Amino acid sequence: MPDLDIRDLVVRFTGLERPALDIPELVLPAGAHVALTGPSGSGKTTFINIVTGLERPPAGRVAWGGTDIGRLGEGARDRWRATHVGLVMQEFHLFPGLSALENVLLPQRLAQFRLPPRLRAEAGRLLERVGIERPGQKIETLSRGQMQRVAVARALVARPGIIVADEPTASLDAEAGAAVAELLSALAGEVGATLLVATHDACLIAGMERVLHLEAGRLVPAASLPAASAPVSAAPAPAV
Ligand SMILES: Nc1ncnc2c1ncn2[C@@H]1O[C@H](COP(=O)(O)OP(=O)(O)OP(=O)(O)O)[C@@H](O)[C@H]1O
Repeated sequence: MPDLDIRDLVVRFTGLERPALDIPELVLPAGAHVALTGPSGSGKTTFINIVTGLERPPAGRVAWGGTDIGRLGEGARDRWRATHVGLVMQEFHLFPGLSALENVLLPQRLAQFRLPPRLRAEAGRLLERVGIERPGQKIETLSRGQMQRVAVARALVARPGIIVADEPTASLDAEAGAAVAELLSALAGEVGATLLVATHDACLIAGMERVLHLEAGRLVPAASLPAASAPVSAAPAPAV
């Protein structure tokens, strides 16, 4: 599993006076479970887009396990992401008309000429694991909590070493949110994947080993975190 090494990352957008992200140095060890917190507009989505290779870092180095993803061309970055990253977004991006099982397998079907039988077996196992009892059920007939759990299964089916979730519990009630939070941690732990979750959800934050807190694009120590959650190593120590 790859670790994450960021140096001198600066992201600017036209019309924005200060950088949307300014991270001189950050190291996340492989297998870490990390919450990404911060107020609206602090740069969480930008951070996720950069570390997953959805956007190219304009300056600095963003390397997973020695692969500087900023140096990959767009096609290579897409292939890298398909192999290494499982994404769970707030909007589930599931396809109506297809079953839960078909939704879990769809990205793999699109990426591979012939679907290996082990992937179908793994999709079935994961759906069972996330508590979806009828894998053949049409996706649009599932509850929101069930849909989010299908999205979790889809993100994990290819066994990525990096799992990234953007507000995965935001549109769920407390019970469904807690179930998704537990599943993400447990499933990432089972395969030793690095888990990075952008969230405002205190329950989800409490379950993470570390917290990265962004304020106006910079990493700062979070003020009121549970004692077990220390900000992750970011050197030099950023000013509060
Ligand atoms: N494509 C863009 N062009 C211009 N400004 C942008 C662009 N994308 C993001 N920004 C700005 O960059 C800053 C960081 O945005 P970002 O979406 O990363 O914040 P966030 O922490 O994810 O916010 P939220 O919690 O509201 O989703 C904001 O000021 C935003 O307006």
